[in-house]
Amino acid sequence: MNVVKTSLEGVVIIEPKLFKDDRGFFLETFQLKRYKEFAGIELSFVQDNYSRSSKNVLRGLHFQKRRPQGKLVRVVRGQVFDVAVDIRKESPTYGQWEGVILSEDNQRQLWVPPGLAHGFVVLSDLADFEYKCTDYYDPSDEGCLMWDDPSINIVWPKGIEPILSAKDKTALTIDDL
Ligand SMILES: Cc1cn([C@H]2C[C@H](O)[C@@H](COP(=O)(O)OP(=O)(O)O[C@H]3O[C@@H](C)C(=O)[C@@H](O)[C@H]3O)O2)c(=O)[nH]c1=O
Repeated sequence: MNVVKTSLEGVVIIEPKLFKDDRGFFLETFQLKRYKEFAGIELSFVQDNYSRSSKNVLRGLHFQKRRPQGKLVRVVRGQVFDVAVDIRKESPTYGQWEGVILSEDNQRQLWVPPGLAHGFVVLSDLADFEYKCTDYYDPSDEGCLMWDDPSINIVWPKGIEPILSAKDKTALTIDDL
């Protein structure tokens, strides 16, 4: 597998080794020892999530305040633009963002350590999104950062018309978090 550093401290893109043959392909989507050694993932995962979304659905940008979740995210079907925003106040890259295309074709994964906000927009007709979390979901602890906060200025793919949940429509700016 290949691990690519990003501009955000601790956020890495993981490119698992893909084995193709006449039948199709095979890959390991997580392996404790290797993901620890090469991607720096020291924490244990306690929850796996799976969501399906149609084109232009934008989920995020989400985080938990008291019990932040690290997330190892991937796309099983379709294509998304996946985004992490550094909202760790003590971080040298506070307020900065990183975006990456994750798709069934590139089989890339993004490791988003605890403390960042995370979200994605769907670029294909349908996207199946799967991720492992290092802490349990707690709706009372959840925070939402505005996907289009002007002070963060995420450059989303051109032409998207985001479909948001009611919760994500009332998200806060980074200054108001
Ligand atoms: C995230 C989550 C949701 N749910 C429930 C609550 C709600 O009724 C329904 C849909 O929840 P949401 O609208 O929050 O789902 P969604 O917008 O997909 O939330 C997710 O977005 C991405 C970007 C993330 O990074 C995730 O951590 C998570 O916040 O599923 C759980 O039961 N467990 C969970 O872990």
